[in-house]
Amino acid sequence: MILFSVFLLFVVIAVASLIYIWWIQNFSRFFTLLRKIPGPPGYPIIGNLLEFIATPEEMFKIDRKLLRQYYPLYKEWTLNYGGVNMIHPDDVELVLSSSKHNEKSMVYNFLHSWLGTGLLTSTGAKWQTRRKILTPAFHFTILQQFVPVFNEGAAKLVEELKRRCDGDAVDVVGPITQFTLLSIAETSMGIKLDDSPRDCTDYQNAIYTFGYALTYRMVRPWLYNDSVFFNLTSLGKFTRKSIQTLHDFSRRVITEREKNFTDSSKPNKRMAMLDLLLSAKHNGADIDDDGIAEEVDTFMFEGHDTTTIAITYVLLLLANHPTTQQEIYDEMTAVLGTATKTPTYSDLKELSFMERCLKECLRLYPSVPFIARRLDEDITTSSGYVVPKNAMAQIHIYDLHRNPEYFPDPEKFDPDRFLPENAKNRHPFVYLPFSAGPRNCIGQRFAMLELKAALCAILGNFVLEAADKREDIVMITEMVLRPKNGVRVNFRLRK
Ligand code: HEM
Repeated sequence: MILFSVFLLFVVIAVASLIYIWWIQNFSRFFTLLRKIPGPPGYPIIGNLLEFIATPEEMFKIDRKLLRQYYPLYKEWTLNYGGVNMIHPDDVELVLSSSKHNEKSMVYNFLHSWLGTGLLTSTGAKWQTRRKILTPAFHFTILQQFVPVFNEGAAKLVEELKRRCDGDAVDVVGPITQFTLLSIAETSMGIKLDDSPRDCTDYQNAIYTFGYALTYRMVRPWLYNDSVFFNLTSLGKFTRKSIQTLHDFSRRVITEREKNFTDSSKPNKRMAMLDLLLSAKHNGADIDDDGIAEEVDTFMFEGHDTTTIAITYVLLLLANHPTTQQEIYDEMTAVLGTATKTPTYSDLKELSFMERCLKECLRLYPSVPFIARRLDEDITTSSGYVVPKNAMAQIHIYDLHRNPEYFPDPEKFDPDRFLPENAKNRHPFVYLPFSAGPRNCIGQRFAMLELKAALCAILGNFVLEAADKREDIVMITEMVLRPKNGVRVNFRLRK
């Protein structure tokens, strides 16, 4: 009898919810405005859901197809959620340049079980306070001190590649992940991780599981809520285990640093990220242990997965463009004296051709291919559509960077696009590997230095030869532009 009553209650709630959704889809202002925007038509109640239920690899292709078909904008919706996908720089500017649309869209809610509401996912006053506390950790005087750490890590990376370069081509993702993880831990967290590949591999695999689950849930609304259905599924159980691995890792980092931390903060002394947070806590700022933990999780992730992806595609491109590779090597020889010399901060700043190549790599393969906001007020797009308040605005950086109007022959790898004379009149919102506006990437200068230091060490020691061609790489929809099967490169020792 009780079971029957519960079942009946469940049916009543489900029917009432469906009627409510049907009503808002047909009569609310939100959906009336959204309906006018072009896009795949969808079905009542479920909207475009069926279109997107696919493997991460297929999802990546579907997005590209729809963005081409409906350029410059298309809508998508399901149940009571709806939003637009945009790739025109004028529309992107409307969203990113305004501090009004600072809140991330609901897709980022899936990150909360891992990252809490750290800098990437937080909003409002909390985000503002945290950004203010953390900005000094990326001042150039701090970044300067990181260069020897990057160099030391890059030298270890070279040793690892030397061990492997006699045999088959190397999938670069593993060794690079180890380099970026050790680098973020030592620079921003102030701890030297034991450089056992096992630890890094566990952390990396936990992120892959989490990333897969996030993509899977994005298109399955019945799995949106953590505590109701998702946790009961086997993927939910795996994901919880992965989160535990990720949290164990970051808690170890904090404990380790706290052991050696003495708050010597003087008014103008600059500190690296974790010390800044510990000092803020000791001095009574609005941050506690949980707050510190969510920032450590955020920076461990953002500070290594993005740069791993960037270096991975840089190696792919240079292996496939031997002439450009040689030109970078020549520039290194000119700036450093000999290409094997360890670079200083000012050497890295001087490597302007290398920088143009890195920018072009980040155009073709932006580590973060897509970002999203919740609109805080209506916007009118460049094509004249009104996108209503509360809609999700999904910005596809990957496709923005391939707009032939701004980047002719967009698939061509051409570092000269970033010569000052070629870049100076370009739309300010068409090249956004680090996003733009108030919520741009706090770590962008850190990232460029790390990329350059890694490249100096690698090109100083090896000639890269293509094992994978660009067209062999299978990309998937995920938090970052992850290559499904890695990226293989042949490393030949320089004579
Ligand atoms: C090539 C490397 C990198 C790329 C392409 C990149 C890209 C981005 C992008 C596109 C965003 C905006 C995300 C959004 O709006 O949802 C972002 C935000 C962020 N990035 Fe990076 N990033 C890189 C490296 C780093 C590094 C090295 C760190 C830390 C050391 C870092 C920390 C962050 C943080 C904390 C945010 C959130 C900022 C905020 O909302 O205030 N990133 N990054």
